[in-house]
Amino acid sequence: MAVHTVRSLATHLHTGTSRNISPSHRNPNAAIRLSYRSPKLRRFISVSSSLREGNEHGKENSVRALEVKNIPEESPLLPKALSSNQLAEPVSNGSRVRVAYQINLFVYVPLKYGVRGAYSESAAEKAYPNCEAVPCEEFDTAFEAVERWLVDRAVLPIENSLGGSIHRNYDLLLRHNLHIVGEVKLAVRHCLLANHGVKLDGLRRVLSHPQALAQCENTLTRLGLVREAVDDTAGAAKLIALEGLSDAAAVASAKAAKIYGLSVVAEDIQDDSDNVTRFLMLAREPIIPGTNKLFKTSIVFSLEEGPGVLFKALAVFALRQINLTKMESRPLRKTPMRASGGLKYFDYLFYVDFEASMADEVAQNALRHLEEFATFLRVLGSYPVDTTML
Ligand SMILES: O=C(O)C(=O)C[C@]1(C(=O)O)C=C[C@@H](O)C=C1
Repeated sequence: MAVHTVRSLATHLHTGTSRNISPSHRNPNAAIRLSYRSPKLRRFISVSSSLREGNEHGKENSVRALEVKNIPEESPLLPKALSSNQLAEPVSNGSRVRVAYQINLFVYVPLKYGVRGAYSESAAEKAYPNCEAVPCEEFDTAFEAVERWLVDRAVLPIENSLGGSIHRNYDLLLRHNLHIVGEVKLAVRHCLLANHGVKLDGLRRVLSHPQALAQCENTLTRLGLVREAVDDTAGAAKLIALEGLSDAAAVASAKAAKIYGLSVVAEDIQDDSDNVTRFLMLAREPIIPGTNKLFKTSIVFSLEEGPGVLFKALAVFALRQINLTKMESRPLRKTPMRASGGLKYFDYLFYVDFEASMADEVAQNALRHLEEFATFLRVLGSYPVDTTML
């Protein structure tokens, strides 16, 4: 299978070997679900100004009273999405880095429109300024797009300071063989977006990504709004505009308000002003870890069952004064339960981030020590810490 061809070529950092994948290994025929937009069909949907006025005066619900405008081929509003005829072309041709980010598309929104204005898109642009951000339908698709040489990098959310971990991406890090080559932190400032003329007290429902809804829990409860989970924040904004809803708002960015022609009815509605999402930058090849700046290393391991095993595992870092910045446990899916002494135990994978570069001897010693009793160990990447103050 094509996926395996690429996977088997990818190398693990901890083996110390790193090979380049030559263009001949690229898989041009890969069938991959990516948003496709035919240039001839490029259109942008926006709410017409007459519709806005209609709403302001409390007139009819304006469902579907939308204007479809043709916009120029090279409009900055539209990123060039991956198209089927590009599957055969090499993507790294010395031009801009192409970065995949995940955006789920509503099934009834034609794929050709794509969804812009999501936080993940901003993160991709922060990580790789000037990059061409390529929307992907699912997190898996973004991983596959990199593996199959359709894009150069993926930028995916891994944790949020209020909502916690994005578990799906932890699982995918293990299932795929990409390497973490960087991290980027994005200050997430949510707004409540509604169609023009809609007032706060006229709202009954709120639509957004579950993470975004969770980050605004207090405000939404205070406003007494019924939460409806959708696939992403920008998609929620687009739906509100497309359907001309007058009883619903979206939790999304100010950027999404501009793109979809919505008004901002409330700003900074997250439960804490310090709302930060951490994104990982993923690539086919690892970067060579350095010691010239602050580095972080991400690993995943599993252990035997028994008293104190996790304590022992974490001691390999504590003994060497290595600071841990994050820990996450996920079920070991292949063998989720293990029987021992008449009892059944859950099996886990432990994901740990620690502040040291794999180029540091102390980090190498810690992992050698951990390898002595871990049943499985993989280095997911050693990369520079994002030290930007948000
Ligand atoms: O829906 C979006 O805009 C996204 O980019 C997704 C996502 C997430 O998956 O956590 C990214 C950042 C925010 O924390 C909220 C949502």
